[in-house]
Amino acid sequence: MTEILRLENVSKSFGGNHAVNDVSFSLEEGEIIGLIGPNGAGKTTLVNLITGVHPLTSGKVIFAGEDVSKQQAFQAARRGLARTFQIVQPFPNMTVLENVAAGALFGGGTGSVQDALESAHQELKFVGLDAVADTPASALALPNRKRLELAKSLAMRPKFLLLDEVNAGLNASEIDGALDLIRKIAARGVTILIIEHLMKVVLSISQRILVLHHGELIAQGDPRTVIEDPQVVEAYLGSKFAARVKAESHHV
Ligand SMILES: Nc1ncnc2c1ncn2[C@@H]1O[C@H](COP(=O)(O)OP(=O)(O)OP(=O)(O)O)[C@@H](O)[C@H]1O
Repeated sequence: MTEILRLENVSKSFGGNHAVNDVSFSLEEGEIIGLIGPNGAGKTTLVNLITGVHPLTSGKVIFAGEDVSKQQAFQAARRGLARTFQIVQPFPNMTVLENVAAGALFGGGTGSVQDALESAHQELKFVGLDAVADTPASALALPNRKRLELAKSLAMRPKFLLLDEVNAGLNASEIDGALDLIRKIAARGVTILIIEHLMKVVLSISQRILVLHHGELIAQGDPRTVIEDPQVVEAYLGSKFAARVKAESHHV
């Protein structure tokens, strides 16, 4: 296995608030990792640090062997670090195809507009949206807007994809469809870090889970071990919930 991302003692303070505090971990190529923690634990801040949205207060981010601690967001995208946002915001007046092509151009993975359109076509097929390629993005319902968001990220040819609550607002069968798609993306060799509040979903998709609490990484490891960790139960799950999830997870 090849290491793709390493965080070394990463911290971020906003004034006196330690949003992320001395976090270190390492991720392997092609892994699916769940990032969980209570509201305000620092999950989104951590993603913002990895993708160059916020400067680090201290520590190091190493991506594909390169120190990227001082990168800006556009440089992260060009290096193959892509992300989706909690709130999906396509360009409403552009077609579905044009939205994805814009992603390809932003990511810098393609040279010409023609190449970007070609790559957009491929990704729309991959996510199952080729039939609506010429539809204005504003006409899509939420599940398809989320697929569009994934196609846009994929058109940037990411090595690493950060998914921020891609399942929020979806029903059970739509979530199943989204998870199948996420597994297909990982099978392409893309490493995926997924922020997700639904425990059943995290447990069914993640090979490994990282748990943040008050900005600190309090546990990491395989899902079954992590949900039984007393610190995680105390901080996040509550003992009744942990027992229920444990019972249910044998059927996932
Ligand atoms: N731009 C900012 N300026 C000041 N404080 C911030 C900023 N962004 C985040 N914080 C603070 O950092 C802490 C961590 O917030 P963050 O949004 O990263 O948590 P989270 O785990 O993603 O929460 P949620 O699950 O609610 O999205 C919170 O105390 C938050 O108020």
